[in-house]
Amino acid sequence: MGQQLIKAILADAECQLVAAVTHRQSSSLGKDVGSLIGMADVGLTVTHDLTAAATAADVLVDFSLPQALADNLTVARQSGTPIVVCTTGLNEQQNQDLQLAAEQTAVLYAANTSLGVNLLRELVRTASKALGAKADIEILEAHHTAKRDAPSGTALALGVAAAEGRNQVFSDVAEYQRNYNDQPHQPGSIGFATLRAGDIVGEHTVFLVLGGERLELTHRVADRKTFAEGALNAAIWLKGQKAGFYSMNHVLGLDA
Ligand SMILES: NC(=O)C1=CN([C@@H]2O[C@H](COP(=O)(O)OP(=O)(O)OC[C@H]3O[C@@H](n4cnc5c(N)ncnc54)[C@H](OP(=O)(O)O)[C@@H]3O)[C@@H](O)[C@H]2O)C=CC1
Ligand SMILES: O=C(O)C1=N[C@H](C(=O)O)C[C@H](O)C1
Repeated sequence: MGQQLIKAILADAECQLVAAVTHRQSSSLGKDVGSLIGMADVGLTVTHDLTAAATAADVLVDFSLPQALADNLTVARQSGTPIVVCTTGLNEQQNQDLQLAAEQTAVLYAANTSLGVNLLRELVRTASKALGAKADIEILEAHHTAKRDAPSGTALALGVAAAEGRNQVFSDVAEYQRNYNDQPHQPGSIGFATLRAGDIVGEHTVFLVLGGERLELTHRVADRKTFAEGALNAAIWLKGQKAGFYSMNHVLGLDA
């Protein structure tokens, strides 16, 4: 995604790429960012100096690993630079860290920056509310084999929307394992299933199943540039915002 984001920024007349940051052991360190995306040199090399990047930038965008989040947020807080966090697979502590950082700077968290998924979340909330306890809800997600976290951050966000729709506490009803052999389906649970295969970019289906009929709400992404362009829109929106916690709903003008 770092490469996709570089491409999106270089192609956007409104934005300027002022730094590209990675970890200290990265093979990309010292390389010109142009070379990372198969272009001519653009005169900007990859660094691990996050503080310098935060000082130079109006907005930081994080597509990395959960273990990088704490440092990224610390630097964003210290510099007051707004940060768009797109990394998934966050644990409870890391989710709390986002909220804490939002007390000092503008933090936008998006498990999925595409327009469609953020609309889908609203549709799922509406459908879940309308169908209530009558529907069994299951969420299926499919991604490429390099993905490290499961279920995807998007699947979890869709699960939260489904739970909210029928006034449930998500953690009480989420079911991640379906490998038991002596247990009936728990009514009201929200189940997750994961596929990892080839180069699937990102697909999510929410099944709302009633006796005799079912509703399937599906979103598919065909190109990862969709995520990069969404993240860039979020960064443009977040620039200059006051400290606080934001989501793609703010960017897209959906119900926040
Ligand atoms: N919100 C959204 O719309 C989307 C979110 N994602 C999420 O974004 C994250 C990244 O995805 P993806 O690019 O596919 O994953 P990759 O595993 O391909 O890339 C992770 C990158 O993070 C870099 N990295 C590792 N440690 C650090 C660090 N401390 N500081 C900065 N960079 C670091 C690595 O750099 P190096 O290559 O130099 O080793 C690597 O390139 C995942 O959590 C994924 O789920 C993905 C797509 C869309
Ligand atoms: O790792 C990915 O590729 C993606 N991750 C995000 C997630 O976990 O939901 C978003 C998108 O589906 C692609």
